[in-house]
Amino acid sequence: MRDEARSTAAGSACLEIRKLTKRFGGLVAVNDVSTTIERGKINAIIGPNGAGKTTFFNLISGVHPATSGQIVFNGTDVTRLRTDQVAQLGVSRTFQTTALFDMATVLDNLIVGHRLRTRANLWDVIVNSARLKAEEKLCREKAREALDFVGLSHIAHRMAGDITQEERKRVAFALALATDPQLVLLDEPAGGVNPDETLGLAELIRKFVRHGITVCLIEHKMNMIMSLADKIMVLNYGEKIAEGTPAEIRNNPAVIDAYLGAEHADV
Ligand SMILES: Nc1ncnc2c1ncn2[C@@H]1O[C@H](COP(=O)(O)OP(=O)(O)OP(=O)(O)O)[C@@H](O)[C@H]1O
Repeated sequence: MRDEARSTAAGSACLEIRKLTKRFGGLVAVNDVSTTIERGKINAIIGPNGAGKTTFFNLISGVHPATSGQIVFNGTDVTRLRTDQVAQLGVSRTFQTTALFDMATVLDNLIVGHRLRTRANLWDVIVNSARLKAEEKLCREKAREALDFVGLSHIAHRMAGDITQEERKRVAFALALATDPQLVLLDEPAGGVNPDETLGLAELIRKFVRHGITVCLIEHKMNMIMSLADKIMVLNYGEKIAEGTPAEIRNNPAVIDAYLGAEHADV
């Protein structure tokens, strides 16, 4: 964990989004959204399918360039940065579907995830350099540490193709730790897992925050969001229609109309 993450006051802006817009041809996927991701909190984004939630994550993490607007991370303008540059600064993410090498062990998947962040090159591999050996050792240690953090040490040597959906989600969390993030963006972290497992994943998300990592998550499971989030932003057709505490969002007529009253809500 980074020192800055620990030393900066909880509740201050970790990420500031100013009038962010993304157009895909004629479609406005994110429309003039301004918000703040608060440091040391669990920030949630909800809304109907196609509301622009994943696109919002793609803009923050540099997958798509914004059409207009600004993204400021810890006071630095990151609007035009590439994904690797944003990751380097301390923003990592998980995806709705966790892509793993199914024929490799869970631990090896984690080691590969960590290796992508190291500096050894082909020359180091050919001569089996000291740098390569040192990095391999460090990656193995960090991978084991990440597995322990997410509670998967007991399946380190199982093939990734044989693990459950909930375990895949935990591996995704462990991969997100590889860049030593200050902010993690979790896209449907409890998608496809049962209610008991959802509780376990919620507890893991709280653990991230206790360790100084700010969380922003997209989720359709309303029970989970309402008990987990400190703050919720609601998107609908790319626009922010509400923002507030779970109690405020639950009672907001526009949100009930656009989302909570619909069949999307898993309450
Ligand atoms: N790369 C793309 N090119 C064109 N249109 C896109 C692209 N990505 C997303 N869109 C469109 O932008 C809109 C918002 O999509 P997005 O995936 O961000 O919504 P979402 O709220 O995450 O939905 P879900 O809850 O189903 O994941 C949709 O109409 C989608 O079809």
